[in-house]
Order: sequence, then C-alpha cells, then structure tokens
Amino acid sequence: MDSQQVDIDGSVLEGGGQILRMAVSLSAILKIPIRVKSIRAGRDKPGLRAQHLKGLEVARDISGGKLWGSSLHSTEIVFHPGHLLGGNFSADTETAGSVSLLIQVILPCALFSPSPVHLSLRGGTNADMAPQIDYTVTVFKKLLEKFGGNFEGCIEKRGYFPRGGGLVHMKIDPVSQLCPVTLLDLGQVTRVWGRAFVAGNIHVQEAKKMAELCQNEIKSALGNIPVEIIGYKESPQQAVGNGSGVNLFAETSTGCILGGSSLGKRNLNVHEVSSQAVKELIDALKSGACVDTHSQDQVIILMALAAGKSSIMCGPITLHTKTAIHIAQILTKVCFHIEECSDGRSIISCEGIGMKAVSSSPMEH
Ligand SMILES: Nc1ncnc2c1ncn2[C@@H]1O[C@H](COP(=O)(O)OP(=O)(O)OP(=O)(O)O)[C@@H](O)[C@H]1O
Repeated sequence: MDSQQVDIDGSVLEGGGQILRMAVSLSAILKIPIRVKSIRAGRDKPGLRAQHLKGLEVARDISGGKLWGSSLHSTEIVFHPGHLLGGNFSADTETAGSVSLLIQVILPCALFSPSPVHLSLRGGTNADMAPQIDYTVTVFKKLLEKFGGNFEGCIEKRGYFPRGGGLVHMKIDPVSQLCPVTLLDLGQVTRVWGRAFVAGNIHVQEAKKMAELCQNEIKSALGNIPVEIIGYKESPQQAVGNGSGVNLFAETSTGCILGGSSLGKRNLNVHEVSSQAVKELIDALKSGACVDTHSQDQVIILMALAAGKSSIMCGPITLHTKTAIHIAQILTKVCFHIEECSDGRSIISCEGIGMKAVSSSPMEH
C-alpha cells in the first residue's frame, strides 16, 4: 500500500451513512487506505447498522482489502483496499436494511473491476430514507448509462420493513473509463409512467386506487402527455411481508429522467401516499432541474471519476449533495464548482479524474 491513510470525519454535514459508502467506494477504486471515524454521528443511533456493515464487507471482498472495526454499532473503521476483483458476491442485511444502499457502495467498485461482477443482495427492496429498488434500476440506471456505465438488475423478491427478505440480482459490466455528462436543459416531459403496489395482507384495491389517483393528479398537473401508472398486488412468491407504495418516473425530450416515490405507512391513507409521490415528481419537474433531489447526490461520485468535464443543472443543492462533494474532493482531489442561477437552480460541474479500470486481476473471486 503506497498511499498514506486518509482520515475521514463521518460527522460532517449530513453525518450519515452516505459518507461511509462514498469514502469506502472511492478508497477501493483509488487504492487509498482510509480511517472513517465518528460514523453516522449525525444520526439518532450512530455507528454501523446492518446495511452499512454488509456493504462494507462486500467492498472489502471485491477490493481484496482489509477491514478493521467492522461490527454492529462501531463508530470507527479502518479500510485498506487491495486490487479490485470481478466475480460473484453476496450480502444479506438480515433486516429491511436497503438493498439499494448496498448497491450504492458496491456498484462504483464493480465499474472499475477487471471483469463483470455478479451480486445477490438480500434485504429491504422498498425501504424508507433510501432509493426504492425501482428507482435504482430505472432512474439511477439511466443516469449511469449516460456516464457510459451499465448494469442488469433483476428483482426476484421484494422485502419490506421490518422483515426485509427481498432478493435482487445484479450484473455489473466494467467500464474502461466513465465519460463526462452534460445535462443542462430539462426539455419537455414526454412520458410519465410508474407503479402503485401492495403486498401481503393489503388489498389490491388500494394499489388500483393509488394508481388512479396518481394518474389523475399527474394529468391535471402536466396536461396532455402519455401517463401510465399501473396498480397491482405482488404475489406471495414475489414478496416477503406487507408493504405498499408508489414509484413514478418522468422522461423528457432531452433525455432526462426524474423520479418521485412514497411508501405506505400505518398513519397514511391512499390519498396521502399517492399525493406524496406525485408531489415529489411534479416539484422536481417544475424546478427545471435535470436531476431530482435524490439523483443529485448519487451522480457526484460518477462526475468525479469520469474522464473530463461534467455539468449538471440541479435544483437547490441538498445537504446530501454537499456531503458527497466534500468526500469526493478529499479523496479524488477534484474541484467541484457550484454556480447559483437567479431562479434558484444550481449548476454543478467538475473536471473528473478519468479513472481507468485495471485490465486484469491477480485472482478472481
Ligand atoms: N426517496 C428516495 N429516492 C431515491 N433516493 C433516495 C430516497 N431517499 C433517500 N435516497 C438516497 O439514499 C441515500 C441515503 O443516504 P444517507 O446518508 O441518509 O444514508 P443511510 O445509510 O440511510 O444512513 P443514515 O441511516 O445514516 O441516514 C442518499 O443517496 C439519498 O439520495
């Protein structure tokens, strides 16, 4: 290991799990040993939760690295990466801990592995405070494709709070380099689609009602464009436990894709669940930003690693995005610029480092 160990403060800005995920991914890709302290100090229950722990363990394995301090509730870890590997990897959060957040830490590593990476990930597929898996395989996938990356995702089983138990398979193809992306014009909305789902002991009529409500609200907000929201019940073979929610997506004439989503909760009725998702989507579209508030922080790592200048029109910069930029700047030394427009939007740009994948690995997993 020739680089010096870098200290990362997990309490800065958002102070959540994203700091750990980004730091570990970049550490593995750039082969920079790190120590992350004060992990999730900004959260009610600081330290590693199952989802963070399992993500770390796969990052360790995919990078042939060494990990110290990785136990539940630990607030400090040391990670020394080795060489990235292709092959098969699996993780199980054993809770409703989000599969999408496992993907957030593993996928960037897999992009720079010497051969395809196959993942089998168990946990919550549609969990709160995280991308629903539908968002990852639709919105994030399309954005990743713009950077020249790709993956195939297969949702074999869905899992909800509190049991989890969902199962997602992914195949991630390595890139030689990521290409930079310019997204400055939202264009016109050309199509909205989505799904309202229920599973377990919730009646299919709830899903159908949510779909109808979303369809009507979107039509009245956006006018005469194709809108197709389906409502259905997951079969018992396709889902573990009870759950419900909505995932909406909009595509525009300039190739942008934005999402809005919500999850059913005991104290929310179908009107509230559908309105939440519609509001998220319509607010994002009305802001004129080319990415929604959630993708905003998720593309930062791709921008930093791409070969050349990326510029993306965003809405007001979120704390998650500021945090992602902070970590990317420490580890890649890339300088991000934020240009504030008079209408409240912001353009994030940076000259990425042009990270190259290694062409062969000493040992496959
Ligand atoms: N509804 C949503 N749709 C898409 N992405 C989401 C959604 N909600 C949250 N995210 C994304 O999930 C990630 C959550 O990061 P955060 O630091 O809060 O992680 P965490 O691991 O859940 O940790 P913690 O429990 O410490 O908050 C961010 O990338 C955020 O953009």
